Amino acid sequence: MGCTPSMLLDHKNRRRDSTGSQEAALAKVAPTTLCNKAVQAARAPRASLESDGFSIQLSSKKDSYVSQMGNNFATQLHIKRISGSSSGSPGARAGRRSSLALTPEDEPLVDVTNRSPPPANIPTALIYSPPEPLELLCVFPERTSRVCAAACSAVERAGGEARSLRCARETLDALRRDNDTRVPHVIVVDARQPQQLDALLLARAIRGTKNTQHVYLIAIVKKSAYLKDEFGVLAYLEAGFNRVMVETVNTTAWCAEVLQARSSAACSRAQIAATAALAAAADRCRDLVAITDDQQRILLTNKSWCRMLGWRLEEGPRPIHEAAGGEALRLATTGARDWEAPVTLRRRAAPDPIMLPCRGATIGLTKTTSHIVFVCEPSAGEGDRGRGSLHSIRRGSLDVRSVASDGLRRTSLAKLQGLPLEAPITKVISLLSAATEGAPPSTVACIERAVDMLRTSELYSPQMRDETKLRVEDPIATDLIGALLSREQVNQNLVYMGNANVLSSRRSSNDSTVVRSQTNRTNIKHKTTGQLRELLDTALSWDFEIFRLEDLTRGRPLAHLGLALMGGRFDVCAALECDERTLLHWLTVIETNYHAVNTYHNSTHAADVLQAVAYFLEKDRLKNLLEPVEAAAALISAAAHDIDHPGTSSAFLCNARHPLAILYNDVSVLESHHAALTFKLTLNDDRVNIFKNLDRDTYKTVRHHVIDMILATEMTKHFEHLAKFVNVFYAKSSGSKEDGMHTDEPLSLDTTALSQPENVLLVKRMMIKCADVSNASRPQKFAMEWARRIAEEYFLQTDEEKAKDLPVVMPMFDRATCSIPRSQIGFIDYIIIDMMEAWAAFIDMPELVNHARSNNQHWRELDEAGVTTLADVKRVQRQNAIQAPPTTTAEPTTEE
Ligand SMILES: Nc1ncnc2c1ncn2[C@@H]1O[C@@H]2COP(=O)(O)O[C@H]2[C@H]1O
Repeated sequence: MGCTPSMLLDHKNRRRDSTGSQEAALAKVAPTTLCNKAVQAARAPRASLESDGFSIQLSSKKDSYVSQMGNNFATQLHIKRISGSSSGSPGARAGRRSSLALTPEDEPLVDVTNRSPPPANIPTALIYSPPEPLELLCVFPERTSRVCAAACSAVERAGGEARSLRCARETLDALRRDNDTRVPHVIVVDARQPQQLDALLLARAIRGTKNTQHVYLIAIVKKSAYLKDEFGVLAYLEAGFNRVMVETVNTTAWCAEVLQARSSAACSRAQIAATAALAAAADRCRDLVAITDDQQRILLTNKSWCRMLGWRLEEGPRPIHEAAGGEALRLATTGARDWEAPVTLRRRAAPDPIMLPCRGATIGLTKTTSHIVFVCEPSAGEGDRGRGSLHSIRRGSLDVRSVASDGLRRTSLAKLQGLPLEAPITKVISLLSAATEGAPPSTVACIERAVDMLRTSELYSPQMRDETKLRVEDPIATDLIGALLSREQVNQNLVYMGNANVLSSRRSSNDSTVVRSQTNRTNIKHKTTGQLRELLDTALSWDFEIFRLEDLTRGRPLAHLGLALMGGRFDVCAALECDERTLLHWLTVIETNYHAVNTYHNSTHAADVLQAVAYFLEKDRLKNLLEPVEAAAALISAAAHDIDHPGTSSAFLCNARHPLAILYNDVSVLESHHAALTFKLTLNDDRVNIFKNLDRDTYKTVRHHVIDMILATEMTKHFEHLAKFVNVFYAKSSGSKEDGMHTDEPLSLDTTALSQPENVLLVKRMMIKCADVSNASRPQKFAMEWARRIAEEYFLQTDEEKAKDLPVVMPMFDRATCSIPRSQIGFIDYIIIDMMEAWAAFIDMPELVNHARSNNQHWRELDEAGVTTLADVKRVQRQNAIQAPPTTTAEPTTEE
């Protein structure tokens, strides 16, 4: 045959060692079966094998082979020519140099510094092995073995330490016991008497012990056994030995041997440490890193890769084309050493691939490629999933592709790191991401899902729960809830209506410049009849007769109730340092700017909301929480929160291209208008300016609170406000489901967060929100009348949309077909119950939920009884009124 077979054992199955370390994942392992096949195949001059995911290539061209093998360890093995005629070969020289059958021919004979030249693929700077005294462990069953004595004496001459043990058990015990402190450099095992010591078994056991990858393992065999089979060494190598040595008692030979062994062990130890350091660096970098073999099977990926593409760290080798494509892959196969090209990556959780810039390199110790490295850079809007804070801002805010030089990009980005841009949410994301370190895959997946959710800008905008069911079962409820919660109702493809003011005369003008200034009415005398006075005396009860007030005041309930509550019970005048006259003027102007023509959004609704807020403010939780000026701001917000409401929704105004929608860019159109007009009317005229005596700071505070509360009544943000409130005050509820709100367990209230002002803001928002839709939590007769009124207003909007050929925002709300009971059931089920439960527990007002539930039940009964239209509801109301004791309508009680 003439030449030594050269073998490349190529491991296809990347494995992790018992400690899960990544350097072990890089190691190539040749299992027994393959080794045996290798032995057989090696007898042929050239062969190639594939089995069990391993490939073995045998070639007759090379003198030595470099292999990575063993039980989860990586080391280099240099073998002298086993047979052959080339006397000039390095192996032949080594053969002459000592009596040892095998000599590590490439290694210096004396290397007392513990340093070996690193392989080309590991940077020299990383290879560091501190000088250590050589440690040898001999395992010889015979106590008086001369071979053992020679080895020990050689080590002592080299300034090292030698120990000897007699059996496998003692050896393994010692290794386990001394694992972190005294793992020897070299272990010599007597393999001459298999009946006394099974050397192969012991070698495997040693390799299965932690931290023994770098130990240099020598098997001592008899010369006769050694010469019997030219491939006999392979069984030892496969078991984990690095070296097979014929027995010798020559101390000099042993001295050379142990020094070389120590050098090799130190080199391998340093290389493993360096590889571990490089793997750790790859893991911590934000670029996506993948390393393949020359067949482009991915052997190693870093955490960024796994996070972004949805891979698991411990995944076995997979063809890279399963995850990647594009120019980068094409270049990887052309043999180029370095390249830069785009790569297309497929994410497991997302249908669309992403394209990233990729830098690649091929690595090879010899001319052949051993590894291909892909480094993909997450660009704008992608990646950095493991990091929060500035890292995500950095990636998200810059298009890295537009910056030509990598150096320039990194420098300019580095400046960003200094900016104080960290928001609480980014801190939370950072913390969560940090918690994935070393966490089990299921936890990592869970945390990553949470982080993905946190990264969206719509943090508090849950999708409608059980929406499909709702759609199927009740299109009316779907229509209503969809219209209330959705910001997507605007049809941008509308034909321009010509006249910007498309509102009907019913709604008059809503142009913000048109203000119904009623300051000429400022000398209103507020006289109350006995009935009105009596009624106002009950203004702080939950079954306050709001409609009676509407009647008694001839449609001007807000000024009367406002004066009674704001001027009386809550002494807003004292809080704002204004006189009662100014307050009365203010109330009058505000009330006048409500549209009496609206069936629902008129000043009676404002008075109703004011009454609810006043009622809530009387509850202990709020009484003790809010300053007088804050309570005043809450009452002001309630009174003014729907001022100048046109009786149609924001979506309608957007569709109609109304000036208010243009002014507010289709965003929070009505609420912005309500807040802005409130201040415009108030500040415009000193006689109504209830803020005129406030100092600058207090005014700013009150203004901030009023605007914030009015804006909070926007229903598209309903779940956002609710979720924030629940998360802050019910965060510890054990039964909370994913949305943080629905739980089968009772909510457990935790009000410790009230010490923070921003959380008090959540309370105020919740208060006005609940007041705004409290009609569904009022006693039945009130709830029914409000439901009739809002339905009528919805129907009018639909009529108008149809008449003006506008998109119909709530098509089901057609007076001819709509079921009012079913709309109420949907409204209570999907909007009211959850919110009222949260609020009722907070202020200790269970009747809020009780009324809502009993109203819901009542609507269900009416639905079953066939009640549908407005006329049906009115009929039921009349019947109920007949059964109820009559109420007398009072004479008008205010005069101008
Ligand atoms: N009983 C009800 N039935 C249906 N919708 C209601 C009811 N009460 C209030 N709403 C809606 O809830 C919205 C709350 O904000 P608005 O007052 O702007 O407009 C209100 C109505 O559109």
